Amino acid sequence: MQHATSNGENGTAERAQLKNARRIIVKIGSSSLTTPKGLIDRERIRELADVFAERREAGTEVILVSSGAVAAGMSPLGLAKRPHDLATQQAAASVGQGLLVAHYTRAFAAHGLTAAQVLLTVEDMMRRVQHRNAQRTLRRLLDLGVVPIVNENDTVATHEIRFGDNDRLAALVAHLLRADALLLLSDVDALYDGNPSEPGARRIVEIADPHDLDGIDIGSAGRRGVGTGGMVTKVDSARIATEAGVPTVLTSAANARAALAGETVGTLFTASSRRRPSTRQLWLAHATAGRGSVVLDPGAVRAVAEENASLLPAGVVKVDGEFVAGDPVDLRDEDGRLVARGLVNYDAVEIPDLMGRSTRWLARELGPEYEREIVHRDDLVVIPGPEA
Ligand SMILES: Nc1ncnc2c1ncn2[C@@H]1O[C@H](COP(=O)(O)OP(=O)(O)O)[C@@H](O)[C@H]1O
Ligand SMILES: N[C@@H](CCC(=O)OP(=O)(O)O)C(=O)O
Repeated sequence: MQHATSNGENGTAERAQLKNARRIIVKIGSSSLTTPKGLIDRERIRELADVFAERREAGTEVILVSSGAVAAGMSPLGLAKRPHDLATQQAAASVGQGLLVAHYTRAFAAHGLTAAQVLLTVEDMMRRVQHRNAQRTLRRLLDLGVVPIVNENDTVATHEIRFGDNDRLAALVAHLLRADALLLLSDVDALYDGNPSEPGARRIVEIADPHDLDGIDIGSAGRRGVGTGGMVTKVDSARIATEAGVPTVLTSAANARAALAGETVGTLFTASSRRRPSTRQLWLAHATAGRGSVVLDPGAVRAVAEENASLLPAGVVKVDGEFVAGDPVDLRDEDGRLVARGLVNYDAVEIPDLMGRSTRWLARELGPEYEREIVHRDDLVVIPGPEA
């Protein structure tokens, strides 16, 4: 295993990228903004706003992706514990989001800065027009010297189309805005090689390659049950961001100032130098799960995986699950291995009648609307096998 667990001087250049960043995304988890009782901690918001305002005043564009809406809504609704059902979470978020942004607005106003609320959904990242609109608005806000405060639009997001955690949303925003760095703030000061509350767990200073994560016990739940994804979604977020060329540091809110100064705190995930994928490809590869599967014959597997081709009905041998046109689906080979993931153009129930047929036959027999691919190559991402 190659990961560095000492406090060495690894990734010096990329740490400096945080120090010199002209545009930085900072994600703040619920665990960093709440009191031990799970209620919103206004003093903490003020302290963090002081750190970011300092950086903004030094000329860096700062975009916050802040959780905390559900936590902020608990007290007004008389909820003693974080709700588990989606409808109550959404109600709490509706009550809390305005309060959360009001706390930030006041804290930034003390430095003469204006804050803005930006609520996003999965759809906004996926669909071209929404994506462009979000990008344009965020860029304009930055031009105007405003500090955008992004959160998921919890009220309208459903189970199926939820980010469900702001870690991955922050990585997609970093990609959307071509940020120079991403800072993930939580209640733990770094990624550890095992549960950090266990004695002997060691801090990981740097992850330079996804294989450095092999053998690390990454938990999916936080210590206090206030956050949503634990370390799993933070590591996913770092993977999405670094694949998009954005170096990422994970540390605690208490270390925010030191991390922004490029000090060797937390865990640095170094950026990949490969070509930047589209936001849609990043989302398909890392931030979504297939709603069902289509099984491909060997010729179709080759065409999709090696020749960058669309998936045509002729190469499909089986369909599993219930999905509708526009859903993400897994493309698997006949042994069940995941080959690619893509946005499907048909409902699951339509596909059995199309399987094995040429597009020409389908157009002639069923009409020209059946000439379309099962998955178009622009809506598809190849998932490399474990040996790749
Ligand atoms: N390998 C690990 N290294 C560090 N923390 C871990 C690890 N596995 C699980 N965790 C837990 O993840 C928690 C942070 O996740 P979460 O509570 O979802 O935070 P947030 O609200 O900041 O998004 C930490 O409190 C820690 O207990
Ligand atoms: N959108 C929700 C937060 C969801 C979330 O990602 O929480 P966390 O794991 O604490 O970053 C809220 O504002 O409460």
